[in-house]
Amino acid sequence: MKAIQTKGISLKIDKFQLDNISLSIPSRKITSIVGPNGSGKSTLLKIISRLVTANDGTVYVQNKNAKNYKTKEFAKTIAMLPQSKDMLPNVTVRELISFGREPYKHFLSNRLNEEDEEIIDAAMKMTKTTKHENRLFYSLSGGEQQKVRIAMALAQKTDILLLDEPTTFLDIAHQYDLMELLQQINEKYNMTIIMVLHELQQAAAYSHYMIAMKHGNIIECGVPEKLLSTKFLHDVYEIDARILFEDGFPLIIPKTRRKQNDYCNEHN
Ligand SMILES: Nc1ncnc2c1ncn2[C@@H]1O[C@H](COP(=O)(O)OP(=O)(O)OP(=O)(O)O)[C@@H](O)[C@H]1O
Repeated sequence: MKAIQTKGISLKIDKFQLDNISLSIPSRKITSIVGPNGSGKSTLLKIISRLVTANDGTVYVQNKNAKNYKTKEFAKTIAMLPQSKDMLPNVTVRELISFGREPYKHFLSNRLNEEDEEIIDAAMKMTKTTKHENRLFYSLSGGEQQKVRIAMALAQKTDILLLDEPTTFLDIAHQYDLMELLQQINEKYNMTIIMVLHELQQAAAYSHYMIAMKHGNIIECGVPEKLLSTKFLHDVYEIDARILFEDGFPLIIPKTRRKQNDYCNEHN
């Protein structure tokens, strides 16, 4: 079963056009959507998660038309973490994670039951955020906040997790820490993870499948080792660069880089 399929998705926003997007995203795998700024990656993620409605086309979530899901049923199937700058609520870590249980609340009761509390505890344990549970969310560092947001999504108990640029604003150590957490979540819960990433090396290292977008179109899809090439960098990013693979990890070396001495000379 495919986690997501889109058939002929189109959306016009001012001068931007998402153009007849048809794609399949595999279940239980990690998929990265990459591409230049403004190519439509976030918009595509928002359409899949029903935050934005397309002008044309259909999104299928686990083989069912996304429009045919009831709101709670959809929230039990897909969790979406938008870019982190969009969310800084004035609540404790535990309270924030408990929002993940909203779709499971009975309409007559606003209280969390024992099972909810256990699921929240397990989400904090998985993300190693238990020690912060009584702190205010906004007082955490960027890396800690990102883990708490992932814990909230885990508490939602969905099969599919969408993330928009989860590593932005994190230093390299916290970026890898986060990618490893997502890998562990994928392996432990068989969760389908779909994320927009800018860092190609990270995307290739941690994804089973990659989708490249440009100007509102899908340019290429495939497994990272096959997708990433000099031609890919030229076609998608219009850069002239070489790619070397070391232990399956891609190293991207721009051909047009200025020599370091040029910068030194400018300052002398
Ligand atoms: N609500 C909106 N109003 C006007 N233009 C919009 C709106 N939402 C998106 N756009 C435009 O649509 C285009 C695609 O935006 P989108 O955020 O999907 O790109 P992206 O590939 O995720 O970019 P980035 O990598 O910079 O985050 C951009 O040109 C953006 O300015």
